[in-house]
Amino acid sequence: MLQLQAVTKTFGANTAVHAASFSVDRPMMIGIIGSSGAGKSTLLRMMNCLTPASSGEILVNGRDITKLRGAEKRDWQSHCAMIFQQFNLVPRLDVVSNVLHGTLNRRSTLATMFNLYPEDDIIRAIDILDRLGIAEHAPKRAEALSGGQQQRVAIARALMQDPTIILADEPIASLDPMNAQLVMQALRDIHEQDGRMVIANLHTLDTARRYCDRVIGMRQGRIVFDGTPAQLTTGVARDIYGADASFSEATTSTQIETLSARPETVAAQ
Ligand SMILES: Nc1ncnc2c1ncn2[C@@H]1O[C@H](COP(=O)(O)OP(=O)(O)OP(=O)(O)O)[C@@H](O)[C@H]1O
Repeated sequence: MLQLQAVTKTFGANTAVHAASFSVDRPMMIGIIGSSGAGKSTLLRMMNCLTPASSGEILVNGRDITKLRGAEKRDWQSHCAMIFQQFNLVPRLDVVSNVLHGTLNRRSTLATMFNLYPEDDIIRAIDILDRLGIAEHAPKRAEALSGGQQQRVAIARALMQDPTIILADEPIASLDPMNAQLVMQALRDIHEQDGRMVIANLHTLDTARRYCDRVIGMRQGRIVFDGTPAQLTTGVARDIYGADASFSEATTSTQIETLSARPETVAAQ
């Protein structure tokens, strides 16, 4: 269903992503790891057409999305929702309106200007917030919520688009370990319950191992590892991060002692 063939991005003389190739034949949860500057964000942004690829193909069910323009490109972007480290919410707007922004691509300019939403969409937005365990915050301004809650609002906004793929660019990098686990579990639940594909850039190995079915490692713009969490040994991780023998996984850990059991659903929190 998703196939990257020699996807490359250059910024001037700098090759941010060099001939990245991999294919995914069923919805799964994929973690992309690598040190800062390895090309993870650029790779994700090319999949969403936020950054145009310099060369190569990104085939989705056989269609090369790097060639899309105008309405076709926007249509693909609505099927391929993006979540960012800094949430990208409208801080002064209430939570439910932020979630409803996920429907912007299919609403008229007039409806957008007057903040008019169909009742069905409002009900769906609240249902999604409920599923993520934050419906009680629906009337509050987004800026009044904690980071973990704001990221779940961003996930709710993404779900409003009913996407096939969710791309998450360092979704937990700004969160404390407890909230990081809530957000990762929410993404995992969405994958398992809805059958959506989730691809997340992650900066911690234990998170990639714990939540993902497959891990892709990038180093200096190249994919240097593509395998299961079990294959991601400390030695492999050391190669991905270009670290020496002193490399310690503890430096990339989000584990906390108090949250020993994996929460079954976010709604239970
Ligand atoms: N818009 C841009 N213009 C010029 N260079 C860029 C641009 N975006 C990224 N780069 C460069 O491309 C390379 C890869 O950056 P990218 O942000 O994709 O890495 P990353 O693995 O996501 O890093 P981080 O974990 O720090 O976000 C870096 O050398 C970066 O400086």
